[in-house]
Amino acid sequence: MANIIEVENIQKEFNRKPILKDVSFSIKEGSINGLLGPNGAGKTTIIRLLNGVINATDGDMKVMGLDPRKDGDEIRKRAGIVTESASLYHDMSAWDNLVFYSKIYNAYDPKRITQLLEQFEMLPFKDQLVGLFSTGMKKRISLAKALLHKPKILFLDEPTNGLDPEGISSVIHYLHKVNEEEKVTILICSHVLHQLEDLCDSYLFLKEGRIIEKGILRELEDKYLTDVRLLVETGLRPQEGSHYNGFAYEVKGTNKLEFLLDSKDEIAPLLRQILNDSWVHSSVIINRSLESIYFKIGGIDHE
Ligand SMILES: Nc1ncnc2c1ncn2[C@@H]1O[C@H](COP(=O)(O)OP(=O)(O)OP(=O)(O)O)[C@@H](O)[C@H]1O
Repeated sequence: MANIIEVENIQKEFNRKPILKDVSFSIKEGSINGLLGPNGAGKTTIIRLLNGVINATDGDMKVMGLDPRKDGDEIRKRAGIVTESASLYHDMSAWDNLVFYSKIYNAYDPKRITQLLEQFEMLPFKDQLVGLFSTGMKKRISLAKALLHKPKILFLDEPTNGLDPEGISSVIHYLHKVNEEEKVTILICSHVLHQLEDLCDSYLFLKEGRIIEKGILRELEDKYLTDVRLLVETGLRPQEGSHYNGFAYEVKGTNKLEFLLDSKDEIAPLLRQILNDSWVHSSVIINRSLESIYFKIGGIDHE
């Protein structure tokens, strides 16, 4: 897969204050990428630079082979953006909003609007006022709006903010769908890590204006999560203090033991041993989350 975005040694200052420091990364065409970092890390600034809305102080960028410094207009024509402020007209219907924006993008096509409304399961609500929609429905219309002109890249700034868990999983479902059906490359900024765990192919971790780590989840897990915490639901009642056949554990409530293992290789022998002595209803690794990795990378132990 070719790179659709290439960023090399970007510096950005605002009022002589360095905000982005030597930022380099690349993004593969057709992939879903998470740009993760706390508030103020510089995520939105990166999106604005990539779209040519602001210029870098130093460094080079290529977006779809174009230079955002010179070709911002062309990049914005070929990219879709969803920001936190949905900028939909509340006193207009979903249909009229999409017609209005498609005319602005010079991409008016009623078939495309119908197709997007169908894709986001909003066709039955097309004539209702956007102001009456739930936050989740508004997000779906914002996504449809950003896709009207069939962009090659979709930039999403905190797409799940303000949504309840159901709304979050529905947005994630639609993003998977859009990525597959429209072959659009996606870059999502977020500070809420666990929501992106099942969505992204690769991650960029940004802290105080620097990329402190990048990669796919499996590589990052192998690098940062050396120990494994395994929560086992079992009838086992070990007699010996804090070890069971050499495996360290803690009691975590009725029928729940948390084992601390040196590696995943120890899981099978441990479970075999327990099954010899008792029943097992479930076992789950509890520290292999994006959040755990993030805290390890940032050097902060949250456990
Ligand atoms: N136009 C501007 N002028 C001056 N400072 C700015 C400007 N835009 C952003 N900043 C500063 O740059 C830093 C990074 O901001 P940015 O919005 O990129 O962070 P972020 O990671 O997107 O944060 P959040 O999660 O809060 O949206 C912040 O300290 C912010 O105050």
